[in-house]
Amino acid sequence: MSASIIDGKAFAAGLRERIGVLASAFEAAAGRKAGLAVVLVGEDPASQVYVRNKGKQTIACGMESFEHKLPAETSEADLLALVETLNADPAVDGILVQLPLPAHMNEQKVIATINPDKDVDGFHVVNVGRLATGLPGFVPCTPLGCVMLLKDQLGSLSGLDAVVIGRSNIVGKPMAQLLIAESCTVTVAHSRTRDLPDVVRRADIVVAAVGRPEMVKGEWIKPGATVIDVGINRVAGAQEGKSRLVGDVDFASASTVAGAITPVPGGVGPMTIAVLLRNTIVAAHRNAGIALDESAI
Ligand SMILES: NC(=O)C1=CN([C@@H]2O[C@H](COP(=O)(O)OP(=O)(O)OC[C@H]3O[C@@H](n4cnc5c(N)ncnc54)[C@H](OP(=O)(O)O)[C@@H]3O)[C@@H](O)[C@H]2O)C=CC1
Ligand SMILES: Nc1nc(=O)c2c([nH]1)NC[C@@H]1CN(c3ccc(C(=O)N[C@@H](CCC(=O)O)C(=O)O)cc3)C=[N+]21
Ligand SMILES: [Mg+2]
Repeated sequence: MSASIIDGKAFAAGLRERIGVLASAFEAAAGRKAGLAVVLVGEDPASQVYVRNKGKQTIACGMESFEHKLPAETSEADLLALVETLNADPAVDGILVQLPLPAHMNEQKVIATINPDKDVDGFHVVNVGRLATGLPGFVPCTPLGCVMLLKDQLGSLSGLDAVVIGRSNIVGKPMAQLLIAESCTVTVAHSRTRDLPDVVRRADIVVAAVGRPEMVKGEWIKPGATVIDVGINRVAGAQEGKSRLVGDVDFASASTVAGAITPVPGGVGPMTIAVLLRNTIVAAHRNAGIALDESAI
């Protein structure tokens, strides 16, 4: 048996197409473009690549991109002041502060300073609480992108057994909340889970968000299950000095057992950025008081 490959890259391109249409309609109605501000502190090369890609795709969708690059030595007070400026700027609909931040900064404090109605990452406790209670807010981009792929692949998720491996605030926990809202029976596994292979074997849906290259093996997967690989791990490539990206799932073995599986790259990663743009166009409409059928995006 061989799994179907879930093409996140193509799905994300289609999503950006729809966002582009909404962005030009927004510009016509509001008399300005929707705007996304991205703040990067420090010179981490991987983060610089992500931020550059976000900026390019924001502009390609017909929105305005405001990039703020601050040196690693920036004080926390200066970063908080920048966030306050962006909160007050009517041209800015969405604010993303790239994580991780340098060690001398308190990430929770920085996130808490973002206006929840501009928090397109969905990391502010107000948005975490809204998600947990079923109120409208902003949902973290990576888990929302995973649910979009799952519903596209499976239709209704109701009653399915789902296992989420990982319990971080940015992926695992919001992923579990979204699957509960889709009426899955959800198990959350983590580093203290006993007999992870046995837990995974029960699942119709496996979401791996661990940060350990190729940890989840094909023998752990229930035949026909849908596997969503969130992991982004850079490992040494076959050629010396070259690196390649792998997920948290051992794709070679899992793809012989699963019914469907996301690849890395080209699976969840492109969805994360497309959903960020989706959240930004939603924020723009809400903040400008312009109606939008959010369920159609
Ligand atoms: N595609 C995308 O757009 C994105 C990809 N990522 C990627 O997703 C992965 C997860 O990211 P993130 O959630 O931030 O990572 P964190 O490091 O914050 O969380 C990892 C989670 O995995 C658990 N874990 C670690 N080791 C094991 C193990 N041996 N068995 C079971 N569980 C384990 C940890 O458990 P415990 O809580 O007990 O420590 C923790 O809950 C990373 O590869 C990251 O690069 C992240 C964001 C976006
Ligand atoms: N405030 C904040 N919000 C985030 O959403 C956020 C963050 N900080 N910090 C870092 C993580 C990671 N992340 C990714 C985004 C896109 C890809 C992506 O596009 N991946 C491509 C490959 C990219 C490559 O080749 O390097 C793919 O999987 O096909 C991956 C990972 C967002 N994050
Ligand atoms: Mg983390």
